[in-house]
Amino acid sequence: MDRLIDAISETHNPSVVGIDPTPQLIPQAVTASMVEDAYGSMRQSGDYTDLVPQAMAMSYFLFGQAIIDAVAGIVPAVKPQIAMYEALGAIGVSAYNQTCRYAQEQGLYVIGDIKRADIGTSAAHYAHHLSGISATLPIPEAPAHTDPWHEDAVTVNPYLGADAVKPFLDAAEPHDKDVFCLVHTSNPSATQIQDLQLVNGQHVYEHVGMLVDQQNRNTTGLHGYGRLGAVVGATYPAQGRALRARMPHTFFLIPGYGAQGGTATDIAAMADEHGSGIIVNSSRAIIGAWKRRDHTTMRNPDEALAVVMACARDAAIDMRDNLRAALT
Ligand SMILES: O=c1ccn([C@@H]2O[C@H](COP(=O)(O)O)[C@@H](O)[C@H]2O)c(=O)[nH]1
Repeated sequence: MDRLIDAISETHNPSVVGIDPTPQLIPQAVTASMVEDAYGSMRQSGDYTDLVPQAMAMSYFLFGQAIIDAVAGIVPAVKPQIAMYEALGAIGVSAYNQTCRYAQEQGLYVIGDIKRADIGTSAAHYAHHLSGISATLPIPEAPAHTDPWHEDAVTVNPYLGADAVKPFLDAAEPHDKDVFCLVHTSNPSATQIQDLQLVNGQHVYEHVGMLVDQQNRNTTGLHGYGRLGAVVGATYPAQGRALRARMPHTFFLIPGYGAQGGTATDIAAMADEHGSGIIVNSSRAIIGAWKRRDHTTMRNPDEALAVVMACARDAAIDMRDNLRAALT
């Protein structure tokens, strides 16, 4: 986590902007212009099968690029949500890759919210998100190693157990990347399974947290945290506080701030004694901030994206200032 923690120190900002584009969050002027472009490029062939995914994928990319330009220099990281892009098929995944790549080029740490894991052999292939792909070909121009994903970290689901997460850690280590494991999620039904009490009195989420922290104990970086982070929802402050006490070697990624109701006060108890050890995500409250303004100045795509950017920037600054105030 050292690279992420250094980036947080440089920006004095423990927050990450989530890039979760949906048709409702993209200004109409942007989508309409992308539909026109896609329609124009397909007119020759007369095959419009991919018109909607192509127009949406282009809109998502342009929108993500605008958000990244707006918040680069204010936040240390972004967290693109692959679900929105995968919904569009192959062209959507390509827009996801391009968005991650653009964010890295702007100096941002990229957390790919992919929530993967599977039995060993399948997990090993999902882990290429972190390791990239290597092939030695008898073609001198072909690079021996390529990273098609452009992510610095990914999220994983621990339900299958340690062997499903290990391939991600094995891939992360040599490439200096990180993994964030779901420990207590932010959604309303999170308690249904995660808060079940085990025979030893511990809750399921505490047991998962303990396994994650054990993994980190002997592999901490310069700032005292290991490569395996924990996802802990802002909407469950009591559980978050309990986890911080039991997980001194684990860095927390905290979603649920803003649109889901989590506040800076809820989060403060999840930080370590120096007010660090956490990064807080907000997606819709930042990328959709433009929807709270009047839209009379959004007559074309450029004007619309300028408003999106100004509003996202203001919202990111407000979030940074609220977190700073709560953590000092
Ligand atoms: O427990 C979890 C794990 C992941 N998420 C993801 O974070 C963002 C939150 O979006 P908001 O618009 O800020 O609510 C989204 O991508 C979720 O899939 C989470 O919310 N909770």
